[in-house]
Amino acid sequence: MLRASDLEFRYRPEEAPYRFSFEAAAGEVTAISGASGSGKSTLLDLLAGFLQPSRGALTLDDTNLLPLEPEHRPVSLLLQSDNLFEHLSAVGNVDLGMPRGERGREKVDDALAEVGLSGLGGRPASTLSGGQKQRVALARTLLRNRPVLLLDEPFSALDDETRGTVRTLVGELTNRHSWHTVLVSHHADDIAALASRHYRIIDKKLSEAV
Ligand SMILES: Nc1ncnc2c1ncn2[C@@H]1O[C@H](COP(=O)(O)OP(=O)(O)OP(=O)(O)O)[C@@H](O)[C@H]1O
Repeated sequence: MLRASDLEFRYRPEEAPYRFSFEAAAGEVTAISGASGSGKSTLLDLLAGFLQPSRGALTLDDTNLLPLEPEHRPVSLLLQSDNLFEHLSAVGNVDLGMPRGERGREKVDDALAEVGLSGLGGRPASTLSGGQKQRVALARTLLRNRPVLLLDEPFSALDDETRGTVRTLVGELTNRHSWHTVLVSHHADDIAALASRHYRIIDKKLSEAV
């Protein structure tokens, strides 16, 4: 279980703090929604370690995540777009996900096959469609093997059909690899299709939506 307990943060001393508490289970997608400016990116930045809370707790099972630098957190982040190095091939982008000693073409090809991109590994990322790029980023996440996946509006740049297939893939990978997937989305249909739990940010706190 990924668990935040009263994770407190403020950008300026004079403002009221965010105080985030929530749970995200393994193998499930947990959705976070909220109005523009309500603090969704702030929450993801706290989970990823780009921001440090002034108090509270953040644990993954028995591990305290707060002392860990972003690169040492068991966390991958997938944004709306710009997740890849455009000049590198799909294989090159996926390969970057693995620690140096463990790199290998066979693992990369397996990961690309799992996201439905067999045969496209040699293509420069700049020549791939939006949906294909998100699949490459998911293949890289597979090889990083980090159990927390943070998704910030990952389907927003995709057309409706592609959106559906990439969304289904995220659900399948989360389930198969027991990821704790945290999905920030404005879209009720994405949340309804994927999420087991849904929190809304209201007044700087998370409330579970029913
Ligand atoms: N570095 C910063 N310094 C000061 N205030 C900030 C900083 N980053 C964000 N904020 C403010 O904190 C609030 C929450 O911002 P955040 O980006 O987390 O919202 P959001 O819900 O992700 O918004 P959106 O849906 O528009 O992306 C906003 O009022 C924003 O202006």
